[in-house]
Amino acid sequence: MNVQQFTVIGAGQMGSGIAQVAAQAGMQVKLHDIEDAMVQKGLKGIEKNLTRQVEKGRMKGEERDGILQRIQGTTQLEEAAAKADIVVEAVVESMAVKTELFRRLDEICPPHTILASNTSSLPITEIAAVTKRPEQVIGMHFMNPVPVMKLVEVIRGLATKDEVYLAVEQLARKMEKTPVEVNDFPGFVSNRVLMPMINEAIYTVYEGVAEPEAVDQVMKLGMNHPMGPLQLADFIGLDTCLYIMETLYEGFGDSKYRPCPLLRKYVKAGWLGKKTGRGFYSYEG
Ligand SMILES: CC(=O)CC(=O)SCCNC(=O)CCNC(=O)[C@H](O)C(C)(C)COP(=O)(O)OP(=O)(O)OC[C@H]1O[C@@H](n2cnc3c(N)ncnc32)[C@H](O)[C@@H]1OP(=O)(O)O
Ligand SMILES: NC(=O)C1=CN([C@@H]2O[C@H](COP(=O)(O)OP(=O)(O)OC[C@H]3O[C@@H](n4cnc5c(N)ncnc54)[C@H](OP(=O)(O)O)[C@@H]3O)[C@@H](O)[C@H]2O)C=CC1
Repeated sequence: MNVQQFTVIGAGQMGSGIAQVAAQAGMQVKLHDIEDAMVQKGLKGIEKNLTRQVEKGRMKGEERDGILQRIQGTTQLEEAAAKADIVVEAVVESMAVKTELFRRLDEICPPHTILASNTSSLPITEIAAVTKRPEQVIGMHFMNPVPVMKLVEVIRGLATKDEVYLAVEQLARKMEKTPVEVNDFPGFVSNRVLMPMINEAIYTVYEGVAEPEAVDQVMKLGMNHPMGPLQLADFIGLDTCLYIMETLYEGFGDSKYRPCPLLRKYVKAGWLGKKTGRGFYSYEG
């Protein structure tokens, strides 16, 4: 597939990272969010990342400027999607929000457009079912931080056509990522394995087994994880962690996936981790 225009919906931490790597791969990118403030924040984050590369002597200033020129921010969904060859959705991890968005994208986009979701855990088949093109809907799950992490989990829905899978696999390689194929089950592979570990780490704090710093030190020094599970939870976003645990809990109907009450409490308090300045750690100031 020759992608001329790559559209990203949602300019949060994942959407902005996906827009950056798509533009670095030479594609024209539209970055959409409902709030202009979020679009501007996303664009600023991309500029900061690229400027760091220039300062480190890994990229020329003109190259950075070229990448930035290829990314256009917008709050108009029609403008973002009307000429897209592929749309990658990276909005909040909510089935209701994603299905409403896919319904609209299906109406706006040309017939050839592939509709991909960066969902962490939600069933691709269910998202695809609200469109008239379920064979062109697929999961393209990037990891955070997108410019650094090599993996893209590629998830086939029940109806996804082979040629769509192959096009997305090729696109991931063009973006200098390594695609890994998985089937459509709650949490796929990445979050079915990662998130119960994070949830269990939260239980150890909830039950008073250890302080967050101690839990993280155990996993960093003892298991060589680059970040401890609580630092990682703050980095991912505690709202996203809770949504993923709920998807696993509901999807498998197994009590081993019940979200820790402390995780619920923090999310209710608005302590969503790094993005709101407070989670298991404080990021203010
Ligand atoms: C929830 C889901 O659905 C799926 C997920 O994504 S789960 C989360 C998956 N991600 C992880 O597990 C990340 C675990 N953490 C790590 O790998 C590392 O801590 C890290 C790569 C984030 C940072 O690495 P570090 O060595 O601790 O810090 P640091 O030296 O500052 O950064 C290493 C490099 O990453 C870059 N980097 C760090 N954070 C970045 C960000 N947010 N955006 C862009 N680049 C970033 C730095 O610029 C640096 O680049 P260079 O080596 O080229 O200079
Ligand atoms: N965080 C992570 O580590 C990872 C997350 N993911 C997945 O990526 C997706 C996004 O996560 P993340 O980037 O962390 O979340 P963020 O909260 O950082 O960003 C989500 C963005 O989407 C915007 N948004 C919400 N609804 C809409 C809509 N209908 N149309 C356009 N924009 C909308 C939000 O705006 P506003 O704030 O105004 O609501 C916000 O700017 C989720 O599905 C998540 O599960 C996947 C891999 C890793």
